[in-house]
Amino acid sequence: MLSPNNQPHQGEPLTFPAAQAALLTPYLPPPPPPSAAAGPSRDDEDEAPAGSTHSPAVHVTLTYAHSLDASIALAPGARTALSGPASKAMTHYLRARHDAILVGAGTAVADDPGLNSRLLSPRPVVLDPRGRWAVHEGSRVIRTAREGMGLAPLVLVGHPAAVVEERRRVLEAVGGRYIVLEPRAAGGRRFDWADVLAVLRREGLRSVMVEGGAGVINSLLAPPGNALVDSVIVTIAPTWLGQGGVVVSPPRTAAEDGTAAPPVRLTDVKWCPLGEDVVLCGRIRR
Ligand SMILES: NC(=O)C1=CN([C@@H]2O[C@H](COP(=O)(O)OP(=O)(O)OC[C@H]3O[C@@H](n4cnc5c(N)ncnc54)[C@H](O)[C@@H]3O)[C@@H](O)[C@H]2O)C=CC1
Ligand SMILES: Nc1nc(O)c(N)c(N[C@@H]2O[C@H](COP(=O)(O)O)[C@@H](O)[C@H]2O)n1
Repeated sequence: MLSPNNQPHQGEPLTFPAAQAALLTPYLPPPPPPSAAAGPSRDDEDEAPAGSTHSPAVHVTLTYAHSLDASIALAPGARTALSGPASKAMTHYLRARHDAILVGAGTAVADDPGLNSRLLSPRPVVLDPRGRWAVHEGSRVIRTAREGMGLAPLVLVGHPAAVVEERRRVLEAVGGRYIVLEPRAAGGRRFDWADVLAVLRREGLRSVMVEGGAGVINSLLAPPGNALVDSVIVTIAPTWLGQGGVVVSPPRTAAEDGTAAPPVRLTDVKWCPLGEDVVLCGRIRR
């Protein structure tokens, strides 16, 4: 049984073989120093982790599971299990190897996820520019934090008016909070990814695992966000979810002169079978 950084296990034991973990290592941020067990400090030196290609120094891993037809869920709002037991264990291992885990409001609303790890839990971060996520006492991420099985979320909203007082109280009672960030992208509807990473860095978070859903993934894979991605780890499940699924397919973009930009492609690619799934690791070709 593997525990990153030899931290105590949370909840039921989890097995993820060291040999498989070693295959992922080149795509992951460096392990936190043992002193990071109590959570990342907010006044760390701003030094770039090895392999980081951007500043501020936040390692970005994009990771999710999809079907053979690139769907991450059967339908909008439908929680859909794609990962088998082995790749689910990998997800918990990956979560434990990052300071933060990021999802969009659509996932928070649809899945009511725990966003913790049975190993060492990351800080959940929810992108919710318009305040769609009605977080409450019974939300899983809140219960998980209250029970000491995970960390409380940071929720990034686009305007102070998106903060509902009762939700703020619920978040803050477990140590989470709202952070207002100006949505400077997509005509004021989305955050600029560099701004999101700057917020994380200010919070002392040096690595983030971006988990989904499709809105978040497609926005991050489009330029200029994709320049900030350090590595991509995708679980491919041996199933077709069929038409009407929630699909990962970033928008086609054009260069300034109107010509089509080249498709986003991975390089430094490794394929690893994991149970009945296959895990694809790579870096975005620059
Ligand atoms: N199979 C998998 O690995 C995963 C599957 N999912 C599935 O994905 C589905 C949810 O996907 P979506 O509906 O697309 O929701 P989503 O989780 O991508 O959230 C979309 C929302 O996130 C916010 N957002 C996204 N990018 C943003 C940006 N750059 N700046 C500011 N806000 C931004 C916006 O409010 C947007 O409406 C669910 O059914 C869930 O089960 C979610 C995560 C992983
Ligand atoms: N890796 C992976 N495989 C799947 O098959 C999935 N459906 C997901 N979904 C993501 O995990 C969240 C739910 O898990 P927790 O409750 O947080 O443990 C879900 O919200 C998606 O982000 N991931």
